[in-house]
Amino acid sequence: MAEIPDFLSEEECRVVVQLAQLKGLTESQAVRPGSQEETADLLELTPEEMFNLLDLNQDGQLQLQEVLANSRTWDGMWLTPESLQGIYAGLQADPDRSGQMSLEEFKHLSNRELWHLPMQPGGRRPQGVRNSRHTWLYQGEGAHHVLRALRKRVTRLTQLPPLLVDLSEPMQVVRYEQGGHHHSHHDSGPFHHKAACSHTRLAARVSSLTETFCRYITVLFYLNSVEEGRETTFPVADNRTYNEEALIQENVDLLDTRKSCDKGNLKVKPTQGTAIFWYNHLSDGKGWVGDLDEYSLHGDCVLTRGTKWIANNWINIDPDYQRQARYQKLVSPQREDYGDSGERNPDQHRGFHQDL
Ligand SMILES: O=C(O)CCC(=O)C(=O)O
Ligand SMILES: [Fe+2]
Repeated sequence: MAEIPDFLSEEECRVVVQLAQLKGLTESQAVRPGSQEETADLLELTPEEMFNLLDLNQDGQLQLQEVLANSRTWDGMWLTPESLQGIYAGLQADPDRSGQMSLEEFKHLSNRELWHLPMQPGGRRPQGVRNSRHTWLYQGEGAHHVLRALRKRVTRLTQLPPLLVDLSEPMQVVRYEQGGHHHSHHDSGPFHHKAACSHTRLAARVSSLTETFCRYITVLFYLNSVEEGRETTFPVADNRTYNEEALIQENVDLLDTRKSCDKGNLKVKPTQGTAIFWYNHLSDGKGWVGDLDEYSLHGDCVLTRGTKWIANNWINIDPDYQRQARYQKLVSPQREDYGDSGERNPDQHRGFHQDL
């Protein structure tokens, strides 16, 4: 992670906030009831297989934290040990109240019940993964000069070909009100050959069951300064090893930024005009984008007072080089100043990845 003070002037921060307000912000929470169930149907897993996948420590029992760990990949829902216990009670999923489920107990739950866990009677409606409002600001030709200037600055900062930056998502501007938070997450999805990247899916004609944002780099701008707390937290930055199980333990849930922000390894205090940037992926060793970097896990601590404004610029790159190339060929304007960056051999991209 790199921190760049004064990446934006005070005036530019004000303009971005005003443009976002002019456009209007919408609730960021995206709970889509039913979406998990769809995934379950498509995956065609037997209860045994599913149990086995959830049983991270392979002790033949599902502890609360194992179910919690898995639920963190569900769209927009956020379970806590307390809400999960309430749900178990409603479903009579854990008759002996041991806090864990055996395979037998697990098999008694139907797929539907399982994927609708958070909506079960007894469970209070879970809080969201994030509690904020956001909007998107286009930065291409014809956009406000401040937005265009920022895109150019991001290109210089990341040292990527301009075309890659220009074809990425628009700027996302986010406002957190008092009580707002964003639990720890990865901005990019784990990439595996069956998943498609949202940005290349159509152009590259990928038919795939799962789709993920492929966000190679995050550049995050702090648009205002906030008093103590409300940092961006990187809970496992610089850990020697990444241990998924250790993230959620009985008493500490490192992913829960409402409860465990003080335990994060690295915290960045929002200062107006500062930008931070980091890679969400590792290099594949051949100069192209590789696997998700688990250490890029981050979140936003709960805001106890005031308002926090940030903006994200994500640089989208498909880890599948051919798909990215096909996408660029189809959508890029034929312009001299872009050169041939879409058709180069991946080997020529050696050096994309800087050491931060
Ligand atoms: O607000 C923050 O500090 C982090 C925001 C974030 O991670 C995101 O919007 O993806
Ligand atoms: Fe994020």
